[in-house]
Amino acid sequence: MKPHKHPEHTDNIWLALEIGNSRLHWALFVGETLYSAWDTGHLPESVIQHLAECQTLNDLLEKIFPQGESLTDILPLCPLLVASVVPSQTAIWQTYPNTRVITLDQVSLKGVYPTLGIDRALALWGAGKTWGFPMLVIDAGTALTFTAADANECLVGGAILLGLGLQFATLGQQTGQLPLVEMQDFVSLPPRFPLNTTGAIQSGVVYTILAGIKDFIEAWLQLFPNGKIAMKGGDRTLLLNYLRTLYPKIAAPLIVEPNLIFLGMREIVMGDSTDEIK
Ligand SMILES: Nc1ncnc2c1ncn2[C@@H]1O[C@H](COP(=O)(O)OP(=O)(O)OP(=O)(O)O)[C@@H](O)[C@H]1O
Ligand SMILES: CC(C)(CO)[C@@H](O)C(=O)NCCC(=O)O
Ligand SMILES: [K+]
Repeated sequence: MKPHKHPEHTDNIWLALEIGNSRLHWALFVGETLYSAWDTGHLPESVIQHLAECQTLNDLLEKIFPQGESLTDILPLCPLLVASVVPSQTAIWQTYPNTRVITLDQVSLKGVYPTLGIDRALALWGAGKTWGFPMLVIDAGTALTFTAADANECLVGGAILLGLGLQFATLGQQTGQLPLVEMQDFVSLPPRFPLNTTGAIQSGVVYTILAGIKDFIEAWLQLFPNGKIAMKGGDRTLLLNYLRTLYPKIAAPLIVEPNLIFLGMREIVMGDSTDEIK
């Protein structure tokens, strides 16, 4: 995917990049407005090194999306905000001259611990600032995470487990005779007690993930009966569809928003009065 149209006002454009464990997530902002968001694979280091040579946003987008349409506007090199949970990637993106790396100390969330993932902090911050606290964020990404904050915008804590894709991959790769099950193999809820190996893997992974999500939501609502719940991540649509079928009451109040991290980044940029991006 790539940015699908060109912004008309180009003076306060900035790019946001979230470096996830599986891929890169991009957003193009015009001031406070999230204009367009898209995903790419991780780029080869050779390409990233050349980003430093870009003189305009046009150059930059052409490097990142060689097959993409080109922006005809000649723009000064726009700011790039980076949030990364892959330290080896963070370093190479800093070769781009106008990079600002968002770190945990820039997120006003209280009570964080030093090794908390910046993606978890930003998604929680973005969700809470947009829909209100208490907030629980469920990220159905490479890892499946639960991250919560109370009404005082203070981290409650959370949980981390293998995401859907990693569960299938791990079973396929770390065993002697289990096949690699692909996500695309199923669109509706799989049978619960299948009499074949692929079906058994699908059933085991899907029903235990759904039961786990249900259990965390119930525990959250016991702690915070008026607490909100937001969901993001590459597997959000699949899991939400399953949840709606299996546990409709649990699924009903969920806020689904793929761009929670970008909402969190925007809060930081716009709240920072000395920032040149404004
Ligand atoms: N086009 C796609 N490419 C890669 N993964 C996809 C795609 N569509 C859905 N997915 C699912 O998304 C999951 C990964 O989620 P996501 O892209 O949010 O993770 P990520 O890039 O590691 O980000 P994060 O580290 O923030 O979780 C995988 O389990 C995969 O099944
Ligand atoms: C859990 C992941 C991998 C999810 O992307 C990331 O947020 C991370 O690396 N976190 C560090 C550990 C923690 O959040 O406690
Ligand atoms: K690791």
